[in-house]
Amino acid sequence: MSLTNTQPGDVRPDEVAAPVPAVLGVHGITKRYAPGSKPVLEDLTFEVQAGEIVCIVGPSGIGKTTLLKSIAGLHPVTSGRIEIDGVPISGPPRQMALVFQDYSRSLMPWLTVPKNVEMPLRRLKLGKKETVERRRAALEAVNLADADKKYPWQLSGGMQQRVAIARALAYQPEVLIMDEPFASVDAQTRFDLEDLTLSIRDNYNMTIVVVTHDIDEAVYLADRVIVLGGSPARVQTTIEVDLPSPRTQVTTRADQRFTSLRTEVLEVISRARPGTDLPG
Ligand SMILES: Nc1ncnc2c1ncn2[C@@H]1O[C@H](COP(=O)(O)OP(=O)(O)OP(=O)(O)O)[C@@H](O)[C@H]1O
Repeated sequence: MSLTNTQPGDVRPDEVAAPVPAVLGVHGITKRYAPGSKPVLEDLTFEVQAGEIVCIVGPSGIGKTTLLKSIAGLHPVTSGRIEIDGVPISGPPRQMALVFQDYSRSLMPWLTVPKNVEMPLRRLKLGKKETVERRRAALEAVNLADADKKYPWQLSGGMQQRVAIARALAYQPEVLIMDEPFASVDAQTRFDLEDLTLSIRDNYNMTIVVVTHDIDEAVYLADRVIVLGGSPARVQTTIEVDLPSPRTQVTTRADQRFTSLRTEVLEVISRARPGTDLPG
């Protein structure tokens, strides 16, 4: 005999689906570089859902790179935890790939473009056929299918950064982390690479976290902009970017809402310098 008075169609408690964890969860992290020193980050919390692009902005020196390095497992946090798919990380997570600003230092000059793209695949111990296929598809995705005999130093800066992006793509990460990825290229190339980033998210449903100093870039790329502020740094504000998709450099940047969002982000950043915690 049932003790509960359930009706047909009722959902029993044991049938309620468990909530799906965020792809990336940053839970109350604090980071000190030396024991007893003032923390750079304190009690910092946010989540990123599958297929989201989140841009992280904040005043210079606030701790953006420190946060990305923590997420990438490149250094341990002092307290709190970082999770991928609900599982705490304890080093560089397998599901993650990184793209840094300085492509000239991240690409190996003595390796051809295809060999550079293949490099991180060694960690996955794939067969030759899959390695070649992933490399081919990644180079095609960044429009460098015909660069297969070239070395990085024979390419322009924008092309080299596309090789770095192809290398990350070939790895097929769940989460792509980008630290000031387009800061060293000219304005037109920057626009092209921003559009490439949007197409990667759309085509691969990849979760992407970008640190940028460029407020317009943050608004153009992001579903959400997270503004860090204060000292130690915390999340000051999260701004939802409700611009329509697909976005294009001409129409999106001309949209009145784009202008208001960039003004909103700028205002928060100018109030978020170290030592100026915002109320609420
Ligand atoms: N390895 C380290 N050891 C000690 N302190 C560090 C280290 N790396 C960064 N810091 C300090 O942490 C603080 C935040 O630096 P971080 O590079 O994360 O800021 P940022 O927001 O990325 O800066 P920027 O916008 O100028 O690139 C700075 O005060 C910096 O001096």
